Amino acid sequence: MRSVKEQEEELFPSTPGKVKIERAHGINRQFHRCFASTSTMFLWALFLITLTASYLSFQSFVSTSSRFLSSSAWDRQIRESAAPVRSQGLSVLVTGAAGFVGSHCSLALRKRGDGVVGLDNFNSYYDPSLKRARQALLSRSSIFVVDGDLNDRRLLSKLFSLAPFSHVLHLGAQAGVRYAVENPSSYVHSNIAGLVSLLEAARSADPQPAVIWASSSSVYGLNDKSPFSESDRTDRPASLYAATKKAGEAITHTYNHIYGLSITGLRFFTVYGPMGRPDMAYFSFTKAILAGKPITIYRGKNRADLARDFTYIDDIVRGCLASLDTAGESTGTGGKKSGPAPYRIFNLGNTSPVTVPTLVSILEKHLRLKAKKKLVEMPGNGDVPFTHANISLAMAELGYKPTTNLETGLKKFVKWYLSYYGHSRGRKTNL
Ligand SMILES: O=C(O)[C@H]1O[C@H](OP(=O)(O)OP(=O)(O)OC[C@H]2O[C@@H](n3ccc(=O)[nH]c3=O)[C@H](O)[C@@H]2O)[C@H](O)[C@@H](O)[C@@H]1O
Repeated sequence: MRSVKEQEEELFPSTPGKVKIERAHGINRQFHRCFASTSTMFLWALFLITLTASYLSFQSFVSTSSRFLSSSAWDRQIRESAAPVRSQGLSVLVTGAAGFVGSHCSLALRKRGDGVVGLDNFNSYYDPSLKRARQALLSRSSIFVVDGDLNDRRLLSKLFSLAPFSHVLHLGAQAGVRYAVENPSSYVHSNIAGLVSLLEAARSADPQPAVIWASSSSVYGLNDKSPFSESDRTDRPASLYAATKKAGEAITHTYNHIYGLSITGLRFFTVYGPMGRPDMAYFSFTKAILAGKPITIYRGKNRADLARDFTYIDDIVRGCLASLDTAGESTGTGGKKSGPAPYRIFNLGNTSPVTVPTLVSILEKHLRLKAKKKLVEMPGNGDVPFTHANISLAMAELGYKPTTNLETGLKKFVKWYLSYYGHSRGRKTNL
């Protein structure tokens, strides 16, 4: 038999960076000791039941996880948010919806009339207030974001039982290449265990949704053939992050093979833009330049500049939506596939790598400030010297065509950054 602790773990799966909520039954026990007489006990029990019931119904309006699975108000929010408002519209479960790419894709889907339900664990890998701001933006477009973890299987099956999602856009993950040396288990938790948990829910759902998910350009690892094509080697990852994404490609293949899930893996190339991720170089450099603090620029062997195929968020959103629109159907029911389902992998990049020093000089120009640069040798913690996408496959099959270069994209980012954080161009901050 499972212990109480184990049962609780199932209900409250661990979420890196998240504080667990104090268990209510501990409080019950204290009350029990204090009020021993039967009639007082009865009255207290009644009081506690009423208190718990009002607490649960209040919480269901605020946020949720498995704790609130029985609330009808919560059920209604999921159903309404999942319902498309255009004919033939999609109904999409977006994981990582309060994240950078997730929030932009959710808004774009909603704008064209698709149903969207978000899922996000709001972990503290980077400032959760930015995630809450994105959630507020989604909420203004009537998109409900469930506050819960991918590893919460009860929650996932509840979501699929409430809404017949036609698609899952799985963007929830532990991101960041270099952070993997600091916190390896968070990558296993989200990118491996969380992915399997999601695929289990998807393959059991009726109807089975098509799954589109975020892989990464980092799977090319030590590949030095340029530009990177989908058929190139991906068996030499340079970071645990890359290894978990590569594992994800293998895991999704298994679910495609056994259960007939329609799978599309998207290898994103260093996505940037407004409302982006504060852990990424373009974002943290902007913050440091404004504060007059030094930035560290990594260099490769023989002092070679590092380069990335930086890709603007709007191009990525178009690639994601095109992937949803062209994904063939899953073929399984009741845990069995009735025929082969599509398994696709696409590079979504910009096709024009830019060096990190050039990125910095573009930022300096838009911020009208000079950066204090420290040039150091690339630490051996997961970086690769360059990335460069061959996007012919995505062009042919998705009609994908990136239109924003780094100069234009960073201009838009800087404009957003200054207005969001209330700074002025050309003036240093006190941060
Ligand atoms: O394309 C991808 O697959 C990956 O892109 C980014 O990873 P990365 O390209 O390393 O992006 P940044 O962390 O923004 O770094 C960009 C470049 O700046 C360099 N850098 C970073 C930080 C720093 O302090 N100094 C510095 O020179 C890095 O070495 C790298 O060459 C994302 O962080 C990953 O989540 C994503 O999967």
